[in-house]
Amino acid sequence: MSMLETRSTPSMLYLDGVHVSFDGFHAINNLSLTLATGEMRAIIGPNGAGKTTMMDIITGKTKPDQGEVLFDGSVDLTKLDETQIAELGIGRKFQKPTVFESQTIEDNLLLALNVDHRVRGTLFWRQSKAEAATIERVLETIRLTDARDRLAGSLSHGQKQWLEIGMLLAQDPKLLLVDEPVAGMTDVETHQTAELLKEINRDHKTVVVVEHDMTFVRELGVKVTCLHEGTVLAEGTIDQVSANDRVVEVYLGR
Ligand SMILES: Nc1ncnc2c1ncn2[C@@H]1O[C@H](COP(=O)(O)OP(=O)(O)OP(=O)(O)O)[C@@H](O)[C@H]1O
Repeated sequence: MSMLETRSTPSMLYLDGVHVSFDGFHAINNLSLTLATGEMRAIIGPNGAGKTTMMDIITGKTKPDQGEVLFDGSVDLTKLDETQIAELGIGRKFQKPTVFESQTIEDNLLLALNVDHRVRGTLFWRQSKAEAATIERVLETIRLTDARDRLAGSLSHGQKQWLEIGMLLAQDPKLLLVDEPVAGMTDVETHQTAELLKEINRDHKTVVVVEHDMTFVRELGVKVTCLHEGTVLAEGTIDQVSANDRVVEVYLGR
């Protein structure tokens, strides 16, 4: 593609022919994947399939050797660093929750909104109406309104995961990448997390969820992509993907 041409697609995320090797090992091998704006997609696949590396490529942590990675129609993510990509509106939640345990839930959300800690609590600081409204909305979404004054360290594992999702929501991202959100959760928390993500998706966010828990993936009720050896092995509904002989062989039948 010449410098003068600009690619434009109607999708929120567009990966085409992406390759990444680590010392000659092809972790991502001709990966192509498209997510429509407002879509939620579940990504499954065996250990080492390239799921984390794919997220690293989208967030700019890893640069592909080859291929196109476009965001929001036309932004070439391969040309940007991690901070620039985050500022574009791509939020990532890692598997382990990293909330500020000695701060309250509300303060964790304020920190995510980038309200300066030194100014907050002084006479000069007044929470703006917009900030207050965002905090209320996020607290409600993550089901922690009644717990707003509790220290984050006192929350259950599941609630900490929701708080961290809330911290991303406070920044109003366009695309949310969520890595194994229900690992270590109780069945009830797992169910509530599916509901939570569906609600976030209904609120016009595009969401990518990497998860091994098939009950949870089924509950999300969205299109599923199975990765294997750095490429797409199968794509479709959970029933279609689960009935795929290759998916059973390399992943589900283990
Ligand atoms: N920085 C790196 N250096 C060398 N090899 C790497 C690096 N990062 C990932 N790999 C390798 O690339 C392959 C894909 O790894 P990746 O972590 O993306 O898989 P995954 O699908 O996320 O697996 P899991 O479900 O276990 O998290 C693996 O074989 C891994 O060992």
